Amino acid sequence: MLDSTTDLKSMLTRADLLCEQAFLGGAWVDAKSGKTFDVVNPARGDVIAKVADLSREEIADAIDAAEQARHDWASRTGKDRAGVLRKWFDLMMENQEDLAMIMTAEQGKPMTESRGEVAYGASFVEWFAEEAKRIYGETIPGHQPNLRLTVIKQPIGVAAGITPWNFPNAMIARKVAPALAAGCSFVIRPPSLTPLSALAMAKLAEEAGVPAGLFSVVTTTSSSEAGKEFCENPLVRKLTFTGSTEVGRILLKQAADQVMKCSMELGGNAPFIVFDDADLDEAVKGAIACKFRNNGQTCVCANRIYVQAGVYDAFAEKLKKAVEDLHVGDGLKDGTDLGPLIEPSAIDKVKEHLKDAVDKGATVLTGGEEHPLKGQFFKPTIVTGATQEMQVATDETFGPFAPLFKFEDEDDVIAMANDTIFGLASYFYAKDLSRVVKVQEALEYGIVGVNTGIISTEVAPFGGVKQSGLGREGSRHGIEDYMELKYICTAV
Ligand SMILES: NC(=O)C1=CN([C@@H]2O[C@H](COP(=O)(O)OP(=O)(O)OC[C@H]3O[C@@H](n4cnc5c(N)ncnc54)[C@H](OP(=O)(O)O)[C@@H]3O)[C@@H](O)[C@H]2O)C=CC1
Ligand SMILES: O=C(O)[C@H](O)CS(=O)(=O)O
Repeated sequence: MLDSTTDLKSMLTRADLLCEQAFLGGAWVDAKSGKTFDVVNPARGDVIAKVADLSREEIADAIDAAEQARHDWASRTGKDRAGVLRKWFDLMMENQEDLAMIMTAEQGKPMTESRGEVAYGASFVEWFAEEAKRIYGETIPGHQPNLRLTVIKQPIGVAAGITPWNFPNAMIARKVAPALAAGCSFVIRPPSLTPLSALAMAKLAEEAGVPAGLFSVVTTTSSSEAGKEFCENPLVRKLTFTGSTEVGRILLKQAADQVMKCSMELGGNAPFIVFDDADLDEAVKGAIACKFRNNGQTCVCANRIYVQAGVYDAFAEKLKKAVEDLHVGDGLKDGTDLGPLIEPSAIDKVKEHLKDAVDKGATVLTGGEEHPLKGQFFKPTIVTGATQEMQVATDETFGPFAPLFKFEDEDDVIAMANDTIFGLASYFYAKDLSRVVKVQEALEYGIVGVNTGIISTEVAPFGGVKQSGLGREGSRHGIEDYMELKYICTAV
């Protein structure tokens, strides 16, 4: 059981991975003001660490250090940079259990998911280590006989990132790894709710030989000040953010003054469609994985479940049975499927969507109330009779609430699925080949899962269309955002 910092430390094989100082310019530092902030275990409500609360000036110091460090790093060969990243990957995997325990203690997700996330985060480091050696340019046939045209790719410079609490490791790895592979330096501001995973990753990056100043972790409670410094400091040339669309808009406006390159991985409102020719057991498995991973606190998780009329009742019954088998509890305990929600306001949002749905005619099939464990635990919930007029049709719940919408016709469900400002992930289950091709092309989303509820992998481009964001992370495309093209026209 976890009671205090000392207890978490005593559970780790490497207690030094539980860091409370910030990692700034290659040094582990307290805030100059001496201020700290509490990191709270959401399953128990106890303080597990007191982390340095840096000021805007200290964030500027980290940016200066990143500017100093980047030139030498960029001049090294891709193979050399790849070697350092590969070592970082190896260290993350060697320390997977400790990193997972730190993550569960600060974020609440079950240990099985935390182990999975550490491996997922590390996979981006491994992938981009390999890509560091493959930053190819191109030659273009000249438009005059004496001209030779070439295009080279160069690192953009200092990159800065802001990440959310729902994936405390992978969201950072997915940004930092391509940046370092490209030859950039990086300053990350992790969320104040879950800074410990970021600091543990920095400890291992340092051991892997990432040069001083190249990668800093600036912990602070003032996310808006960090955002302003990242956008207003002329040394920063690239901003990457994962979080809500609302904050993404603020950052894009702030970044406009410096015409800074931005990547935004923002909110979703994923439709999950079950057609009448679907394998219902597979669809239920997919819905459980997709809706309840991380307790529904995932921007690619199913927010609206559309089921065709002919299979609606059968699907609802099977889903109910599967949901009632999910075990809610402390993520550090064996057998837990769903941990706590991240903070009290997250419970409020689930309750708000539930009340709105019931007020507008939905029926609770299972759950629908706080879990007997109280605190930030909520029973996984299904409602039937959901409609497009309900709040959940337009707004991401980010919690364990599964609304079932009934539909009759393929064109209608495509129209309903696309009727949103968001366009991150979408899913559907069907067997008929022409239906599969038609629907996958008609869904206005950056990602479509066909007969699967899990689409995340380092080898594929992750990102959204419409107000779900800009740019792609992972895959061979993920490194492009950290580089500039230079066209060279040589007369001979
Ligand atoms: N795409 C995704 O993966 C995510 C989507 N969301 C969506 O957003 C909703 C709200 O979640 P929430 O965590 O509040 O998301 P936010 O967008 O508010 O937070 C994400 C990150 O941005 C930081 N942040 C907040 N305000 C600013 C600002 N003005 N300038 C710079 N950084 C800022 C936060 O820091 P701090 O919290 O320390 O202030 C956090 O690190 C969720 O319910 C979900 O719908 C949320 C998280 C991830
Ligand atoms: O990689 C993932 O699965 C997601 O990025 C997690 S989230 O950003 O969709 O929440």
